[in-house]
Amino acid sequence: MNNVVTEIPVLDISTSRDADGSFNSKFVADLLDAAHRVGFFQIVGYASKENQAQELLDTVAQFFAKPVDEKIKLDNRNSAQFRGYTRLGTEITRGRADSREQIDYGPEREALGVVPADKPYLNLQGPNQFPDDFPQLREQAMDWAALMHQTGHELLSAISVGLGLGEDYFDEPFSGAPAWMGKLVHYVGGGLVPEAGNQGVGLHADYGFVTLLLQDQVGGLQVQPYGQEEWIEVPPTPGALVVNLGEMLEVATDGYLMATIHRVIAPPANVDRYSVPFFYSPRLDAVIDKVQLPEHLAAEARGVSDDPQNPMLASYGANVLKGWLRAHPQTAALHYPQLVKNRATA
Ligand SMILES: O=C(O)CCC(=O)C(=O)O
Ligand SMILES: [Fe+2]
Repeated sequence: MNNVVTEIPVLDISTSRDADGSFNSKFVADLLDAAHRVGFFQIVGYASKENQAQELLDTVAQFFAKPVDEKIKLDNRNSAQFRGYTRLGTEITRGRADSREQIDYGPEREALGVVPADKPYLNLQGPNQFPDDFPQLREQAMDWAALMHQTGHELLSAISVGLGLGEDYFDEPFSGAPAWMGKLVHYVGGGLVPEAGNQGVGLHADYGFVTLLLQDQVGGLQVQPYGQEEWIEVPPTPGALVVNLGEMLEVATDGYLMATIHRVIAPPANVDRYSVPFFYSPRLDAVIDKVQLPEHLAAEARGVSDDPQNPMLASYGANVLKGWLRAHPQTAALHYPQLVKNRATA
């Protein structure tokens, strides 16, 4: 009984709770259905300030319009946290260059200095790189992250209730120093990155729990729901956020929820696409145990994806470091030479 999914559901998160503060049962049921069947949905009705999303996209576009000499001052090769600017064509997905440049950022914290050899991912804690002479980028990106963090928490709480768990079930791994990640992304088309072909970003799953993505009106994001060949478009929808689930939820639910595969097709020549993904993620040292699902849900668990190119790890820090090392080989070689060597010989 494998019905082909052809549409991405849309949910109104302003209806998530009843007047007494408890979760609304229809919202939770719709959310769980979208999360299980598709692993992707859009939400409207989230609590942004007026024009906040458009202002952020405009600011991101203004930043990327600066000369490369300016942007490269924030070079992520100078960051053991993979924070800062990645030049066009240097990020790699599935062995191929992507047609995008970006700024990666996260919680602004001091780097830890010496970390235990068996926990190299603790090096991912550290400072951001934003331009001091264009302060609105940092301000708007950090404000956006705070809003997405709240929204991600609300969604994960509702998902927990849908799974028959307490609303605060996943709060512990997010307590203390949760390691959320944000990206400011600019896609280019028209063969500006010849080796990328039409790959905006290659097919992949996200690493954390819940991804909340702001996309502009250009389009190109495509999704491949579990067990189907067909790719479906996520239509740009004014006022909406795209939400998808990451590998931590797939591991925790034994594949009742899946980290759905997605990709972006590069825009046509002379068209720029901007997006701002936010990855709602736990502490770097969090290890996510499998949850005890109610029987009727456990019966529909599909197991964890068994992709030799992408083993899924229950340690969040190990899982996310695996991704960084693969996607940013130059930064990896500079800051994690031993791990790069071990991966090559593994
Ligand atoms: O830009 C997009 O639409 C999606 C980006 C994405 O999937 C990612 O960065 O993980
Ligand atoms: Fe993604």
